[in-house]
Amino acid sequence: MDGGRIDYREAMRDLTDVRYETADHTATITIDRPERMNAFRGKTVDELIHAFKTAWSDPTVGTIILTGAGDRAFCAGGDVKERAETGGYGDTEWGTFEIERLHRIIRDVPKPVIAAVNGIAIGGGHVLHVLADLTIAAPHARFGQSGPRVGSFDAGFGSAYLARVIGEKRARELWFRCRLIDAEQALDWGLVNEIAPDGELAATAQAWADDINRHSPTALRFLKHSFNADTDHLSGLSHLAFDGLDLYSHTDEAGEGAAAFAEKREPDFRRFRR
Ligand SMILES: CC(C)(COP(=O)(O)OP(=O)(O)OC[C@H]1O[C@@H](n2cnc3c(N)ncnc32)[C@H](O)[C@@H]1OP(=O)(O)O)[C@@H](O)C(=O)NCCC(=O)NCCSC(=O)CCC(=O)c1ccccc1C(=O)O
Repeated sequence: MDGGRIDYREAMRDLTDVRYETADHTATITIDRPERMNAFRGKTVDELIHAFKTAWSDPTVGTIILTGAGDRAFCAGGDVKERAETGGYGDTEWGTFEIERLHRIIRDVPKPVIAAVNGIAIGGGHVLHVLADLTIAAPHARFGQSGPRVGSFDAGFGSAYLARVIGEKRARELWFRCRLIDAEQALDWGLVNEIAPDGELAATAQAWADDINRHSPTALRFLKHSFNADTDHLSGLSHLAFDGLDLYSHTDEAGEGAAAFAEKREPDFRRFRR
């Protein structure tokens, strides 16, 4: 049996890193840190979780759009500068960095999630769009993983599920080479569903949401969870991967990646080769 409801409206009023808006039966969640290319810190992740949970429990919302502020970046992943300065992702509501919980909520929320990729989607930011049910890209959007360059990895959904979406060779290419691909190539690889006309990303994402919102929410809920069921075993792999990442993030090797980015130089990983 469901319990009572905690009122999150207070928390939703105090958002600093994320914007939450509803219109036309669609919740739009915008990562709002353009000065850091919408990179997320711990607080950003907390706020994204609140926003997704709010959309989940709002019966007037049928579809959720996730996007980034401005037109340079959708999300540049974890805040590497914060990590270089403090060794972590800053203060959080529960004292823990809840990125794995965010990944789960994007998959579990029983409403379609559309990533509207308005610029660069890289690192943990790229993983967010991969986990979304659908991706619409701006023509100038670019996509890729950067973990091995900056001392990070997502060896769970970010690699295994990515391989399911675009194929093993292409997923390995994105992770091993750490080079960005453009929107046309992403479309060709099946990494995005459509490239919106220039300047029409939000309208195109909303048009897709309007299509979805005309349909049976229960049918959509079953379909989403049915699509997920086949890859849900990757949750176990993700737990292991995040345990490993937690250990790795405290090593000199990971520190070299973050420090090199913050100092605007090439990382030198040679001394860590075994
Ligand atoms: C995004 C770039 C390719 C853009 O390049 P460019 O257009 O040349 O602009 P820049 O001048 O480089 O950047 C402009 C401005 O933004 C700042 N910035 C960019 N990205 C970040 C960032 N990630 N963190 C903080 N700040 C950022 C940049 O420093 C500039 O600021 P100035 O003050 O003007 O100098 C390029 O910027 C780039 O490659 N960025 C780094 C991308 C990256 O490597 N992201 C992190 C990947 S690792 C990650 O995301 C792991 C985090 C994570 O998700 C996680 C953590 C813990 C457990 C699990 C996970 C998990 O993976 O899920």
